[in-house]
Amino acid sequence: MSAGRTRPKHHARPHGHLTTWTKARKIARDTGVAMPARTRELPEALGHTLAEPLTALTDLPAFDTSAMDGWAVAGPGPWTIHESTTLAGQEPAPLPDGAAVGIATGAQLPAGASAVLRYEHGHVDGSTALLWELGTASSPTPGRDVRPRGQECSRGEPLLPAGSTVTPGVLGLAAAAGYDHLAVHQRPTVELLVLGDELLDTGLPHQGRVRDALSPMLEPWLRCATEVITRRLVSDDRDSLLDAVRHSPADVVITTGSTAAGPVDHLHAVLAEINARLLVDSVAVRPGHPMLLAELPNSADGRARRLVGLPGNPLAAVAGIVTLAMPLLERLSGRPAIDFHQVRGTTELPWHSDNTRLVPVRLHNNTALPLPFHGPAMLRGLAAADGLAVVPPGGVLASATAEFLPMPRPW
Ligand SMILES: Nc1nc2c(c(=O)[nH]1)N[C@H]1C(S)=C(S)[C@@H](COP(=O)(O)OP(=O)(O)OC[C@H]3O[C@@H](n4cnc5c(N)ncnc54)[C@H](O)[C@@H]3O)O[C@H]1N2
Ligand code: MOO
Repeated sequence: MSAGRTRPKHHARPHGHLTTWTKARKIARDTGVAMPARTRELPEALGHTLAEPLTALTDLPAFDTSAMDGWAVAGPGPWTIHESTTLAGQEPAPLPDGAAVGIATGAQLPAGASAVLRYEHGHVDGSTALLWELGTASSPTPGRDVRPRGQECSRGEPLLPAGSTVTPGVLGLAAAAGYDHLAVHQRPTVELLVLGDELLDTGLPHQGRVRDALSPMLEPWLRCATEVITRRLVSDDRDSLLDAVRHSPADVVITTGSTAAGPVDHLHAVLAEINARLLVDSVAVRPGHPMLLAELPNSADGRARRLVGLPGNPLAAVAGIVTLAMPLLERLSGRPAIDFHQVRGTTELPWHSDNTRLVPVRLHNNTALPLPFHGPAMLRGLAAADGLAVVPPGGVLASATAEFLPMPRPW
């Protein structure tokens, strides 16, 4: 709604049928299929989802490798010392029985070497130029301080299943295992339409106008599961919204505000006018119950398009992100559904008699501390939170657990 409104009358709109929170998430996830796979260079694959299992292209290590700085030794000691030192990145000459050669951590073990003697465990007798092991008469057992070829994996071995998110760790493993490119699912394009003539992009609230708190928060979250994200401020008139929704090229349009029945809440009327199909129209969740999900008519080039309508109250919009937007975006980008883990409240978690409550909580030792300032228009609790506790209708007993929903993260 905007400040200085001239239209006094609210148009009455009966609420749609309330969908339960669990069902709403399922509908959002089930409304799409994973987008096709594309090959991307390693850095560009970050945050995407593997479209194929990651299979080792090589043994790891690819050759027997020294795990320590010291000498590669062949057979029992003492050993005659060879002049040279084998460094990482060099192909070493074979080592005859009874000989030792200096070796660096990570260097390929010479053929014939049976173990590595660490520098601190060896002593070179200056008069005989023989290498002895310090403190014990016995020689290092074969294989000591050697990383044998294939210790971590053999060529062809599956390392990660399809559907894994490409994290920095996955990029490192893929590079070690010989990959230059990865096959990952394409991610959907998103357009964020921010509605409300009362919104300011900078400065202090004044004369009934407030700062846009949603764009700075939603854009980074949406980027976690999307390819391109554009943002537009749309003024509170029906035709502007109609035009923006009708012509958006994005796979997923996300609107903020205008979900309720206020004088300038045109979203339902616009969706009806373009023959959108409402899949979810209000959810039994607090905050955020006016959230909605719709299938839009296909784009001009035949692509399916969806719209998620987030309520304008900021914490209610966050509820819409975790309930409808993320399950849809995760499905389209090929990510598996997130696994909830259970947390116990340190005190009674706030609850609602008929609706699921989403409560900002901070976690400590797997217990959830509900944070104050969790009203629908407030962000103070959320900003200090690790995520949201999902409190079912009627609440949970003090001794029982509730599901914990982490906030979206890039990987
Ligand atoms: N008669 C009724 N009124 C309302 C109901 C209802 O059931 N009956 N539901 C309430 C609930 S719950 C919510 S949530 C809001 C949803 O409202 P809208 O989605 O139509 O959003 P607006 O009216 O445009 O704005 C609501 C509120 O949020 C502020 N807002 C909007 N966008 C932003 C933004 N980007 N950054 C910061 N704040 C934003 C806006 O200024 C309003 O204060 O409706 C209730 N009313
Ligand atoms: O969705 Mo509303 O109050 O529950 O902000």
